[in-house]
Amino acid sequence: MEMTLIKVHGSMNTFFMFEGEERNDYAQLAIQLSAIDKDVDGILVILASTVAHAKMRVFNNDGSEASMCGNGLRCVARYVCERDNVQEAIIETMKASLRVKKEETLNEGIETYAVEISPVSFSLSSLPMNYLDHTEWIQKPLPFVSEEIPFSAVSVPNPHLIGIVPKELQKDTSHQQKWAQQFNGDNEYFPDGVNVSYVTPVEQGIFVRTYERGVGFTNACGTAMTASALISCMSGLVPFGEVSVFNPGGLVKCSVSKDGDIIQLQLTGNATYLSISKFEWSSDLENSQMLLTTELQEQQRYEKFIEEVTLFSSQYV
Ligand SMILES: N[C@@H](CCC[C@H](N)C(=O)O)C(=O)O
Repeated sequence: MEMTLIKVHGSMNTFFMFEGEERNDYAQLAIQLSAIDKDVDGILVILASTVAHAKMRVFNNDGSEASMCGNGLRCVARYVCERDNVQEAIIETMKASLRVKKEETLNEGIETYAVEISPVSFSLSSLPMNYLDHTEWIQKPLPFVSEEIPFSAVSVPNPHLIGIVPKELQKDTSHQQKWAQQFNGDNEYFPDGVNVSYVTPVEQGIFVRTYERGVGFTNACGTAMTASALISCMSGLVPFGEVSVFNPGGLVKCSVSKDGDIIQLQLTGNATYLSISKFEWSSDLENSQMLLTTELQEQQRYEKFIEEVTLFSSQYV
């Protein structure tokens, strides 16, 4: 079957995106495409929806399907807004229909979109996370990991474990890698795995590095950055409102508000198109191939932006 794939990124979290129909073999396609192109972290499938402008499904590069993807949703938002010639849209995802909109550019020539991140839950059953008879885990060390790092567990709605760490543990990624690999293998605490982020305050906001479930270390994870901004506000690291979140792939802005139990989160950042390819998809990898790829010119402008913003985070990249 011949398909048109757009290679896209949000904060250098990179995907193949395409319009498709409901099928049950997209997991296999995600595995194939990440074997063909090692840069990609997964695939974004844009489907027709009966309740929204479109529906998004996201598959990690190991083939697992995730309930949400913040960086990916910005790229889908751009596709749908341009396709339907609208400035705002609703996109159905696995657990919620979310508002997305075109935003003022983060930097000259960078397509910028804002997406709602919801629903948010601190209930351990929503991740799921099993730890003795606890029902929530917010800003407390997990004794089996470290007595010093305060960790929080939150779903948005995909599962996140967030630790606020000193500079040393941000620079040397081996501690994060060890625990993230453990929690994403056969383990008693996270039966479905978990995205693990380490957060450190920087001059103008926070820096977040994420080990993603189903992928490994990525340049950025949009839901993780938004969840990290929430935890950073709740712990007093930064004020509520708009938080600048630096990551190895660039910078996003997360807006965070909390009124009692009512939490509102929005993620704003780039939605960059890298190339468009014709792809022949067959059920076996040997017969699947990229037929023709046309490179686009947007990445140069994104790289210029990164050069400027990473001044605040270069020590960790
Ligand atoms: N990169 C994404 C999240 C993708 C899914 C995640 N790995 C999971 O399995 O939950 C983002 O930008 O949010």
